[in-house]
Amino acid sequence: MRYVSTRGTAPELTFEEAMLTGLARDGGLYVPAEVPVMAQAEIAALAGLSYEEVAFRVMRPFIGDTFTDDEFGALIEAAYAGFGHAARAPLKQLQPNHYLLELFHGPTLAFKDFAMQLIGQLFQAALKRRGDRVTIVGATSGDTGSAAMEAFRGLDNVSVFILFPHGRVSDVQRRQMTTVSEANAHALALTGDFDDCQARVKDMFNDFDFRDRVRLAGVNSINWARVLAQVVYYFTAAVSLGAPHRKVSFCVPTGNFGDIFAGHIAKRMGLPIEQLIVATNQNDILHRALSSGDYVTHGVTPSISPSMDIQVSSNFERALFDAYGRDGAAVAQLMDELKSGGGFHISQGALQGLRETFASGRASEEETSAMIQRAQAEMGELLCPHSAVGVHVAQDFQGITPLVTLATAHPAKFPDAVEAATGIRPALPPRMADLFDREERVTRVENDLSAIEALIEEGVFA
Ligand SMILES: Cc1ncc(COP(=O)(O)O)c(C=O)c1O
Ligand SMILES: N[C@@H](CCOP(=O)(O)O)C(=O)O
Repeated sequence: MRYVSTRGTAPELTFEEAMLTGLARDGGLYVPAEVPVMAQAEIAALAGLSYEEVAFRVMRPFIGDTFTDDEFGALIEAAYAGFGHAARAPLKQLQPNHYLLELFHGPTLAFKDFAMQLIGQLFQAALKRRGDRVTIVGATSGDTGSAAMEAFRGLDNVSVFILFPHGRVSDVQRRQMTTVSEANAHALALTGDFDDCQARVKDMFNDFDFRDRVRLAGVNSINWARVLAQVVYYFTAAVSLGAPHRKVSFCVPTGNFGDIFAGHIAKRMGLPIEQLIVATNQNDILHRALSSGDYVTHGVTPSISPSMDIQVSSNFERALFDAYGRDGAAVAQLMDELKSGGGFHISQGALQGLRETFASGRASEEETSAMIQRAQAEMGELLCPHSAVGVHVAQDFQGITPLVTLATAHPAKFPDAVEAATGIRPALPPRMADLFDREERVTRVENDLSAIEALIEEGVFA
């Protein structure tokens, strides 16, 4: 299996190389040269298997000879052993024909754990074999950072630096990052928003001298392995609702477009997905782009679903690559326009292609809050604000096809928003009960590439 860049000029890589590389050297994102297709019978045979067994069968064709079957199976088992639910990603009925896929039973209580726990295992195994070490730099609006620090803390062949927007993550999210005590894990609070954090991470990848000196690696969803791990729960959910004999739709709270892009890959692999619905908060660039064809950034407005406060949606580039017939030059031009002018126009043909797979909707702050309240009162479900965005948007898409909304985080990560809507303050699980007693360790940084790079080098070579 080979991986190619969405901008068409970086060298093709193996799975292992793409995983350890992160951003392609032409600024693009790696995607498989071809998406393997599963036969109907193979999909049907997933019914009744454990999450780990499904994960093995779905991901195996993508990893080439990076790991033997035994190694890969053992790494998957280790990745999900710490999850707090036997099903890993349980499905719950919310309304007639509308289901909630609970993705918050991992160690940091958000869907990011599904990929991060696995790539923590994959990185360790690959680095050990190569006798190598890397510096992981990540950007977070709250959940990726805590999941990455949890997955990589204490490893002696990895240093991890996470940039988060100062004052724009929940207290629980911040503390999940700043109370990690292991010396290889560093939380950096940047003056700016998530887009600034993500832009600086991409700048570091495009500074080849720095990149090579520190042996930079990425664990944001620019890393293909992140997306791949998230494909699995589309299969477990759809198969338990009758796929491949029955179509299923998914409504996905969306920011950086990684989670829903994983759904797109599942569909290309042969899973009968009718609709993939992009659910945005008031930072609705993706909903506007899919509605009008104009992808135009307006600046981020902080919301009660802070993890989705994103305007430059990294993985949309992967969807554009497919919509433009895998024309890397066309994608590179759109990304140049985005960088220099703050937006681009999607051609009619590409827009039509995107709309064949993706529908969209948005939830305002009031609608999100009202949905949290209504879900608790009428459905007995305490939703996190991101999941509430999804459930709100899903109300317009219910029909004869079963619809699954992804519940992307535990409500206790966002207790203020949940309490304001319902009067109920959700409690953290007992293993995190002392989170607010732990000592915080955080470095404040300005939005300045050279200063951030200097700080990281100091940390790596200290
Ligand atoms: C809780 C939560 N929900 C939804 C999202 C959006 O997911 P994605 O960025 O993959 O679109 C995020 C951030 O990624 C998140 O942390
Ligand atoms: N919402 C994310 C933003 C980063 O997304 P990623 O999937 O590219 O890592 C977060 O919680 O950090």
